Amino acid sequence: MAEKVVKVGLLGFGTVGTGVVRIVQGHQDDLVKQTGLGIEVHKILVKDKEKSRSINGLDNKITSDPYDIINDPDVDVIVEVIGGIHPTKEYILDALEQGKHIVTANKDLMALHGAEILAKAEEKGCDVFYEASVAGGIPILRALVEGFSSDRITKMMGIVNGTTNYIMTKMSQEGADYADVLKEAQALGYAEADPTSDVEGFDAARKMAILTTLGFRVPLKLDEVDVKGISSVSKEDIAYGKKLGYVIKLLGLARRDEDEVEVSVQPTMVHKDHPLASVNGVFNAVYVHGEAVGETMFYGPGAGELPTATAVVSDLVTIVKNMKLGVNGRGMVAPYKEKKLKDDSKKLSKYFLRLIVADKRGVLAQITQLLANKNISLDQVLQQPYNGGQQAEIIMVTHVAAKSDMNDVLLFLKDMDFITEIKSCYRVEGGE
Ligand SMILES: NC(=O)C1=CN([C@@H]2O[C@H](COP(=O)(O)OP(=O)(O)OC[C@H]3O[C@@H](n4cnc5c(N)ncnc54)[C@H](OP(=O)(O)O)[C@@H]3O)[C@@H](O)[C@H]2O)C=CC1
Ligand SMILES: N[C@@H](CC=O)C(=O)O
Ligand code: NA
Repeated sequence: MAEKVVKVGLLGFGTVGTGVVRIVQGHQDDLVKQTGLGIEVHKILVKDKEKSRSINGLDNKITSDPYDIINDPDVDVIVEVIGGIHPTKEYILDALEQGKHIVTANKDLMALHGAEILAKAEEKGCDVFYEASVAGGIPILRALVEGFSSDRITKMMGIVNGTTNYIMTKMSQEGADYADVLKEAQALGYAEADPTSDVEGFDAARKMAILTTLGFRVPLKLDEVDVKGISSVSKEDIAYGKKLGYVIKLLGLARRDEDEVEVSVQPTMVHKDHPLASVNGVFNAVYVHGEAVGETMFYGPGAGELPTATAVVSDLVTIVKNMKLGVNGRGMVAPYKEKKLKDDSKKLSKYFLRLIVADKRGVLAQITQLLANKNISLDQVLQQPYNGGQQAEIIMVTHVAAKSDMNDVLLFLKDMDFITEIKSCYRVEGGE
């Protein structure tokens, strides 16, 4: 029997909220053994009280008045699983004002307003944990903050959006078009009716902003992440990538060199031998390189009722353990490193380039000369007839180049009369 019961105010009873109730109820014995305290979902906030719920017997706990929970002196911890910025931000700040600890799964809120929320928590001596906000059930934030606290992380790469990874995987495995796979993903409920946030990379950017702030301990802002989505990735890019040994993934990259950082989300050619290349379907993975530890990778479900709820309830357990020890509000480390962002001349990577050119003598030589002028050399080249042989399609993978140099080359190429079209240009990872 637990000596005391910690009372939770659950804001939101949708996919994740339902999972939280199931885990708190179903794993109660284990939770008590680990914390010495019981955990009870005391009240639940919903928007529509009339909606039927998949868990019965909780009607007396359900309310549609947030302040019935936020102002309840019996509630120790607020679990926010509503989503969005407003009114959740106000609910969380008001709950902190009342001295309540917070667990949230809300990446939008934490990526945009995390600093303000954490500052308020520090002022009030409260805990705020948000493990579910990045890569759902994978305990990656805990790994960065605790597991790697003794190391200096130099690089993180994440497949942190399940919807786009599903689309890229299907396009790659079936040679299908982007638009057809997107429709199928929507029918299966993986992609939303308005898929913009996922397919244009904004969801992944929010997660990379959170990973960077925690992993590099720098106060990164969301608009400092370079973002490009997958809507322009063609099945031809995927097929040529495959021929040269690569798969395309929507990849988040956070890299630190000599205390300067770069953070981006973009479709990237990942070499087939890199561990991230085999992360398929809706699965997520985060690759972390530390100066001391070397290479590590975390893999698992990035969403879903129970996987996401495990992350939420584990945060809850941490708060309950802190309550028992009387150390709430002391476990968080605010970003303490100065942020220096790299300019494009320091962003280094290999590139994949696909061009349609006039099929004339000397064209390839002129292209390689343009690249050489910017110190860019080639790793692989493939040439195919295009448009019945009237033109040629040239696909190349460069050696490592600066982003500024590659941008200059693209500008030069645009002006060349022998270039019909620059079809695509992608960053390349792995295959060294
Ligand atoms: N679903 C997933 O797999 C994952 C979700 N997350 C994050 O978890 C959070 C919740 O997601 P999810 O469970 O999928 O969302 P759902 O849409 O399934 O559930 C949202 C819940 O919030 C309630 N709600 C919505 N607006 C209000 C409001 N203004 N006032 C009171 N209650 C409100 C809804 O009430 P009602 O039931 O009455 O409509 C519903 O119960 C989001 O931040 C999301 O990004 C993170 C990782 C994975
Ligand atoms: N839309 C997200 C869900 C979790 O955050 C995804 O596709 O990964
Ligand atoms: Na997580």
